[in-house]
Amino acid sequence: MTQGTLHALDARTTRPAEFGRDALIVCDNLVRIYRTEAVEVQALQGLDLLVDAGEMVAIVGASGSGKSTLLAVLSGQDEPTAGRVRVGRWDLAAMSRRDLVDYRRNTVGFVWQQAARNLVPYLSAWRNVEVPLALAGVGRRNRAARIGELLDLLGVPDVADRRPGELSGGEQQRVAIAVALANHPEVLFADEPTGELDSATTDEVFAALREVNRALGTTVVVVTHDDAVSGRVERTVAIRDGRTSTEVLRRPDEGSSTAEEYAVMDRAGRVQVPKEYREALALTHRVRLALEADHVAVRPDRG
Ligand SMILES: Nc1ncnc2c1ncn2[C@@H]1O[C@H](COP(=O)(O)OP(=O)(O)OP(=O)(O)O)[C@@H](O)[C@H]1O
Repeated sequence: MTQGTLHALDARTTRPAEFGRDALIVCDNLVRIYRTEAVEVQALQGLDLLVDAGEMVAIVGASGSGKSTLLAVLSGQDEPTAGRVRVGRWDLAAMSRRDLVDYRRNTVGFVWQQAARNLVPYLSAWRNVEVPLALAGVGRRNRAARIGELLDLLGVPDVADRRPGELSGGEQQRVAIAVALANHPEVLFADEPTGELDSATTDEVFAALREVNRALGTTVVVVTHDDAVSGRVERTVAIRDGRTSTEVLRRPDEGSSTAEEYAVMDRAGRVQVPKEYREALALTHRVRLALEADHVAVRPDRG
C-alpha cells in the first residue's frame, strides 16, 4: 500500500459525515440578508434545520423572525445570501432558471395564507385542480382520476363545481391544498394557511394536512404564528431572530400524547438560554459551566 493510499484512507475516515446527509430538507448555516439603500436586514442568521422525508413540521415564531423568508428560500422563490440549502437532490443555492421551473412544478407544492393567491376566482374547484395537471401535460382521463382522488382525500368532493367565492374559507384552503398536490410533490409548503380562519376551521385544515401527510406520505412544512399548533403536529420548530431556537416534540403516550420542549444546540455547540432563566439567576455576560454526570450546569459568575 502506498503512502498516498494511506493518506487517502485516513482522510476518508476522519472526514465528518455531511450534515443532514439522510434528510430530505437541509438548511446548513443559512443566511438571507435583504439590502436596501438605507438598511440591511438579516432575515436568516445562520439557520440550521433538518427535515426527514415523510415528516410534518410546523415552524412558529414572532412576526419578523424569518419564517416566510425561510419558506420562500425553500420553495425556490428567493435565493439565500450564504449557507447551504438542499431539498431532495436539488441544491437551491446553485440552480439554473430551468431547474427552478422544474423544481417548483414537480418537487414542491405551495399554499399561501390568502385564498385569492392560491385559486383562480373564475374557475370551479375542479378546474382549479386541473390547471397544474394540464400544464404538466397529463391526459384527460388521468387528470379526472387525480382530481377526484384529491378532492375526496381533502373532504371536498361536493364542492367540485363551485367557484372559490362560493366556498367557505376552510373549503378554499382544502381545495388550495389539492391544487398544490396535483403533480405529486415530495414536499408541501404552507405559509400561514390558516391565518384568516377561526379556530374550528383551523383544526379542519390541520386535519387535512395531517391526512395528506399520512395517506400520501408527502412531507409537510407549515409556517404559522399560532402557538397552539404544537398540539396539532408532532414536531414544532420555533425560530427566533433568524435562527432555530427551540423544538417541541409530541409523542404518542398511551392513547393521548405528551409534548416536551427542547432547546436547539447549533453545530458550534451554542444554545440560547431563555430570557426568563437568564433574568431569574442574573445570568449575564460570563457564566460558569460545569460538566456533571448527566447534565451541564450553567451558573452565574458571582466573582
Ligand atoms: N423583501 C424584503 N426586503 C427587506 N426586508 C425584508 C424583505 N422581506 C422580509 N424582510 C425583513 O426580514 C425579516 C424577516 O421577515 P419574514 O417575513 O421572513 O418574517 P416572518 O417571521 O415571516 O414574519 P410575519 O409573521 O410577520 O410574516 C423582517 O425584519 C422583515 O422586515
